[in-house]
Amino acid sequence: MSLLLPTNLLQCRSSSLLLLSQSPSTTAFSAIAPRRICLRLVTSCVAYDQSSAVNGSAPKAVVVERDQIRLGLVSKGRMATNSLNLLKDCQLFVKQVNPRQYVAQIPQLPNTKVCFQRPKDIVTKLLSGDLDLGIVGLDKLREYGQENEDLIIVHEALNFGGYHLSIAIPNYGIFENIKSLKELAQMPQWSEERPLRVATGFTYLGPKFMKENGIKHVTFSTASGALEAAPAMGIADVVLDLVSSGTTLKENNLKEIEGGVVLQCKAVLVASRRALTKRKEALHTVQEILERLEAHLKADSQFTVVANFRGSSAEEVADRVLSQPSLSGWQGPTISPVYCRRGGKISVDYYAIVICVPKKTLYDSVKQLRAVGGSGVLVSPLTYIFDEDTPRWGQFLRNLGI
Ligand SMILES: Nc1ncnc2c1ncn2[C@@H]1O[C@H](COP(=O)(O)OP(=O)(O)OP(=O)(O)O)[C@@H](O)[C@H]1O
Ligand SMILES: O=P(O)(O)OC[C@H]1O[C@H](OP(=O)(O)OP(=O)(O)O)[C@H](O)[C@@H]1O
Ligand SMILES: [Mg+2]
Repeated sequence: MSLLLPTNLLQCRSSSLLLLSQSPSTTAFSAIAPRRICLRLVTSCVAYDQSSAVNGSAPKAVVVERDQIRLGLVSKGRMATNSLNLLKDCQLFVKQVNPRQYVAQIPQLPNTKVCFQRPKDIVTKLLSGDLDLGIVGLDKLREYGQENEDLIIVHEALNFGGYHLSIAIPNYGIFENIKSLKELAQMPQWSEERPLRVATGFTYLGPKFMKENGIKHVTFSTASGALEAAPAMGIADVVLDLVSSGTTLKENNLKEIEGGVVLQCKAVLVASRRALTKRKEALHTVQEILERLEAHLKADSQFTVVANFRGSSAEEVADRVLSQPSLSGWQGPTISPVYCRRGGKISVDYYAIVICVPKKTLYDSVKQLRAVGGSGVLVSPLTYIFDEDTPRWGQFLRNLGI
C-alpha cells in the first residue's frame, strides 16, 4: 500500500507504509488517475512557445516595437537568488521591493526592464519576442529552446548552477550490478511490449538522448517534481533528472551510471538573436552587461598579492619573481620602489611587487614569493578586472554574424 504526501508536508516515516512524497498537484492527480501512467513521447515535438502551444505551429520570434530592453530573470528559488546576487556583484542593482513584484528596474541600465518569470517561460518568451535577454539554466534552455537558432548564448559559464542532467537507476533488484548505459540498454528485460520506463521532466532532451544512444525500447512518464520517487513507486524503472550534490539520489537508493550524463549545466546569459540584430540599444545593453560580468567573474577567481623585496633594482627583483612559475601574474609584476630616509638621505632598500594570482594557487604563490626573498605578503580580494577588450564580446559578435 502506498500513501502519497506533498513533499513539503513529509515529516515522518512509517514502517508499515511506504511513504512517497510528491508535489501537491501530482498527489491530487495520482489519487484520481489509474495507478500507472506512461506517456510515449516522440523526439520531434516542437518548441513550447506561446504561439505553438495555441496552434501547434513552429516557434516564431517577433520583434515587437517597444522602447525598453527586457531581461528575464527566474522568479523564485535558488536560480532567482543567485541571478540577483550575480547582478549585484556587477554593480547592477535590481530594484525589487517585494519578491512578488514581477517587473523591476535596474537604475544602472535605465533602458532595461527586468521581468521575473518561471525558467521555462523565460525561454519561450525569448522565442516569442517578449523578452530580449535572460538568465536561465542550460538545462531549461536546451529543453525548451531545443535547437532554435534564434537563441544565442552570450555567457555560457556564470558562476553558479554547477549541476548535470543524468540518468539514475536503482541500486537494488535487477539493477544492482548495472554500471553503465550500455549495460542498461542490453538488459534482456526491455522489449517492445515491456519497454524501459523513464520518469523525467525533460521530455525533449530525454527521448533525444535515448535515441542518440540507440536505446529503442523506452517510454517516458512525467511529473512536476520529486521524480526520484518513481522507481520506488513502481511508476518507472529509472529517472532522468538534475543532479547537484547527489543527496536526492542517495536518499532514494538510486545511482548514476557511466555514459548516463545527458548535459553538464551552468547558468547562462542568453539573448534573442532577432532582438539583437534589429535593436541597436539591445546590443549596447548586452555589451555593458557582458563587460560587467567578465570584469567581475575574472576578478572573482583571483587575489591581489603585495610583497616586499630587498633588491638592488626593480629589474633585478623582477628577474627573481619571474623565475617562479606561479608568480607571473595576470600581467606583471608591477614593481614600485619603497623609499625611506637613512641618515638624512632618501634611499631605496625595498621594492613592493603587486601581482594577481589565482585563488586556487595562492599558497603555492606565497611559498614561491618567500623562496625568492619576498616578505610581508599582503593578500586582498580583487573586485573587477576590466581588460582591454572582452574576448567573449568579439566571439558573440561573430556568432551574431556582425
Ligand atoms: N544545483 C542545482 N540543482 C538543480 N537545479 C539547479 C541547480 N542550480 C540551478 N538550477 C536550476 O534551477 C532549475 C529548477 O528550478 P525550479 O525547481 O524552480 O524550476 P521548475 O520546478 O522547473 O519550475 P517551476 O517552478 O515552473 O515548476 C533547474 O532547471 C536548473 O536550471
Ligand atoms: O543532487 P541534489 O543536490 O540532491 O539536487 C537534485 C535535486 O534538485 C532538484 O529538485 P528540486 O529541489 O528543484 O525539487 P523538485 O524536483 O521537486 O522540483 C532536482 O530535480 C533533483 O531532484
Ligand atoms: Mg524543481
